Amino acid sequence: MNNWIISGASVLGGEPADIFVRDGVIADSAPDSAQRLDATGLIALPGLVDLHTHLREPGREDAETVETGSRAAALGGYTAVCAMANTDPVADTAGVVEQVWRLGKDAGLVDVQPIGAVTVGLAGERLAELGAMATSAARVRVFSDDGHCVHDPVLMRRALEYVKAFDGVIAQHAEEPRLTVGAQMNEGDTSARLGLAGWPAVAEEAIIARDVLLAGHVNSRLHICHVSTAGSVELIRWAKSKGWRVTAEVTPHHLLLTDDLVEGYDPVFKVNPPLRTEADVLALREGLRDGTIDIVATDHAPHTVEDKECEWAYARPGMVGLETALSIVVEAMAGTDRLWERIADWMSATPARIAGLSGHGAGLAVGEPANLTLVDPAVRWTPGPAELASRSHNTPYAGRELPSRPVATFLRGVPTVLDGKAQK
Ligand SMILES: NC(=O)N[C@@H](CC(=O)O)C(=O)O
Ligand SMILES: [Zn+2]
Ligand SMILES: [Zn+2]
Repeated sequence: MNNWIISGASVLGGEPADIFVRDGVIADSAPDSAQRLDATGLIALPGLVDLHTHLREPGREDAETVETGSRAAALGGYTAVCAMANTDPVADTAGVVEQVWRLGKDAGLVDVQPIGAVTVGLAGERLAELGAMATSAARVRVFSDDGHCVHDPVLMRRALEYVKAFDGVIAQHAEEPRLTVGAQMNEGDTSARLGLAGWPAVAEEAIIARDVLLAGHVNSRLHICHVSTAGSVELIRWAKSKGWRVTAEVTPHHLLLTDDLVEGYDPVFKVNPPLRTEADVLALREGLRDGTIDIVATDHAPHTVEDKECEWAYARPGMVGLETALSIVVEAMAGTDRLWERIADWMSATPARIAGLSGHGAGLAVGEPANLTLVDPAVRWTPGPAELASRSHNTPYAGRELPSRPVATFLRGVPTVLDGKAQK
């Protein structure tokens, strides 16, 4: 099953070539018995890697499971996802991260790498067992209280210091909680007009400023989740100019959507951090192009109909994103020089490096595991509930025509998606 000759694909958008897979590894030839796939007109990319996915298991299997989220990921071109820790129970012990890791293996559609919580129960009061999670079978390297900000500076400092022992990284959800009490959307002209409590840019920027200083001070690795403002991009640019070990992600939705979409009060547009302004969107795109922002991560945040399709103020924040991420990046970053090569960096090589995932993101070089996806660059498609494999349907792109789509994905040479269909 895992010997393949994939013919005529344009590798990273370059000249058409044949890709040979032998025993699940990229090779320079394949046995005669290998299966053939005509990939003429398709773009071959290394399998995508998502550093920020909410899979909801354990605890909210009605919104998503490791298996349904893995299927959505494979259909989106992913071969690895990092599962956020805000589950129920929280992934704050070796036991829970090993459970998630095993569920990922059982599903067998993508590599599921658990993220561990920074603090016990995400409560922000005392450090979780970071070392025990790091040495568990799940080999956790990324720690995050995502959904919550690690807002105590002393705890944040200790977490940054602690993870240095195993080259870990703290992924911060940058939100000063005192500045966002009751917040419903971006603070600005639209929130003033709608009379909704605002989530100001400074709530994000104040934490980023503090944390890049802390990371520099203790010489440790900080990753900033879902950067959403122009001011945040400036701060990260400054931190990098100092040589501090800071990386940052932007979501597809923050690269495309703006806060005026809130005017219809459709909670599908409610998300944390909130959709911002056109000026922020342009600064995020520029930050991604110039390398200030390292990667695109989905922040795939599935929610049930009960939690999402209600009054704006009561709706949970978050959007699903695994199956549309590549399309949205193609749309938002159109016009970028050598776009497919950049996408391979933003969505595969660099997130794999940040997360310490071996076997992913290494490109399509001979000797590497055959983790890859084939994208139809010319197709246009419209996501609808029936179209998406995620158990939740809170996509902001329903009914919107999108460019490009992965049509086949291989995990170590085994197809997880063929002809646009999940193989299990
Ligand atoms: N992004 C969101 O709006 N929601 C996320 C939490 C988070 O990423 O902060 C969730 O878990 O639903
Ligand atoms: Zn978050
Ligand atoms: Zn998140």
